[in-house]
Amino acid sequence: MNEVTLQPCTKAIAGEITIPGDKSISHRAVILGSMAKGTTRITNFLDSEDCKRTINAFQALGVSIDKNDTSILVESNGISTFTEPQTPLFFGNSGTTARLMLGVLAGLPFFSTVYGDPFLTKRPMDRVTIPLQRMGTIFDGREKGGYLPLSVRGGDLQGITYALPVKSAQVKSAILLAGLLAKGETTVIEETPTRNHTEQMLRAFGADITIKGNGITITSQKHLDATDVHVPGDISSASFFLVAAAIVPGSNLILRNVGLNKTRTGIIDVLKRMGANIHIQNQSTTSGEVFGDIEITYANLRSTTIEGDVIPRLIDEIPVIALLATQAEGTTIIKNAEELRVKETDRIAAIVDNLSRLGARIEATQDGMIIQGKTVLRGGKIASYHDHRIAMTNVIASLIASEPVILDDSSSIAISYPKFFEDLKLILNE
Ligand SMILES: O=C(O)C1=C[C@@H](OP(=O)(O)O)[C@@H](O)[C@H](O)C1
Ligand SMILES: C=C(OP(=O)(O)O)C(=O)O
Repeated sequence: MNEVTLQPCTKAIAGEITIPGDKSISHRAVILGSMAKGTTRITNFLDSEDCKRTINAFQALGVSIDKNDTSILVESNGISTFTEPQTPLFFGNSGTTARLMLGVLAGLPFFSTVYGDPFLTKRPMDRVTIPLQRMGTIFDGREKGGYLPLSVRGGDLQGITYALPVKSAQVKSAILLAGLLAKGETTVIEETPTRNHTEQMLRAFGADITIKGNGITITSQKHLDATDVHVPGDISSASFFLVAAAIVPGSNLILRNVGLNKTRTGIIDVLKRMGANIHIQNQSTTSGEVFGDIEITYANLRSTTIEGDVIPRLIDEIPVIALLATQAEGTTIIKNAEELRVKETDRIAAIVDNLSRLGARIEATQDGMIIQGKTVLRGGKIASYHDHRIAMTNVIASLIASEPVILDDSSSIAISYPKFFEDLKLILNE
């Protein structure tokens, strides 16, 4: 446990931060780099606990991966040279590693066992094991293979057509990765678009992938071509500082190198709708991913309703958006976000608990929250629930609290943003 006492900030937030690499894209770069034949150099990789789990998993399959801070060198002879893992694969706290790796393991002619930390062990895996079983993989585990730990007997897959029952990029990605290794074609149908980094990167590595309406089709292919990947900054990490600047009076902040893929920019749309003063500059593209600088200046905020198709475009930002809503005039309603209940913790319960302890007027609904603003937040003891996004939201809340805030444990922050406190210090000007 790493308890921290957080002091309210006394000055406006000002300056600039270069945001570290995107977590989703970092995972995928290691996965596809390992599956491709040749050398893949990854730059601006997110050097965080979750992304290291994905590296470790491929090392256990015999791939050579060298990490030097944020630079990664993957040297692989391709999928056909992977070897059966001799010991269980540990996925730590990382849902993305678990779901995407299950898609890869499903297509390999091996026996493997996989497990996670106590938080990942509670998260549903049947959303991937059900379609992968239909493709031909044999899983075993608690509740018919619904939860980690799991055993996997992969190989000999048949392509399927599968309509996603949950709005999940992890499920879509697991099926597409298995589809690459299956006979024939595999089509995933998604009613609501979710982050499309897997599709973009599969294309960059030479996979045969086509998108027609809401159907994504991949054709069996045993060889991918290695290619270099530069990872843009993570908009989910940037969102903590976007909200900090939006709620601390007088602030002005520039966030550099932030990924601006349309499937991820829901937070920018919501901030604009709520009246934030936000501008995008210096846009360019890397490995099919748009990125640029975001400038935000403090302005008075108004409430909004957040629901429907925007939800997957900001799912990981909802904890910090709830904090934002406590500083907006009126009633903010968040709906259709039931997926928050099966993240690292039940994020709806965790947010409502913490913000209520600080005096916010917030209530939980089955699929979201209702927040009345604007409220002055007080100090007090709040909890991380060992969830990095909850912990970082708490730190940002402490900036505007009237007295110090005590956070029970900040260690989970290393899951996605090990340099969070260093970057925060750069803009506090205390
Ligand atoms: O594919 C990904 O990289 C992710 C997808 C989302 O999860 P779901 O697929 O469960 O919605 C997101 O919450 C997670 O942080 C990362
Ligand atoms: C939900 C998250 O990640 P994962 O599902 O990979 O654990 C997250 O980073 O907020």
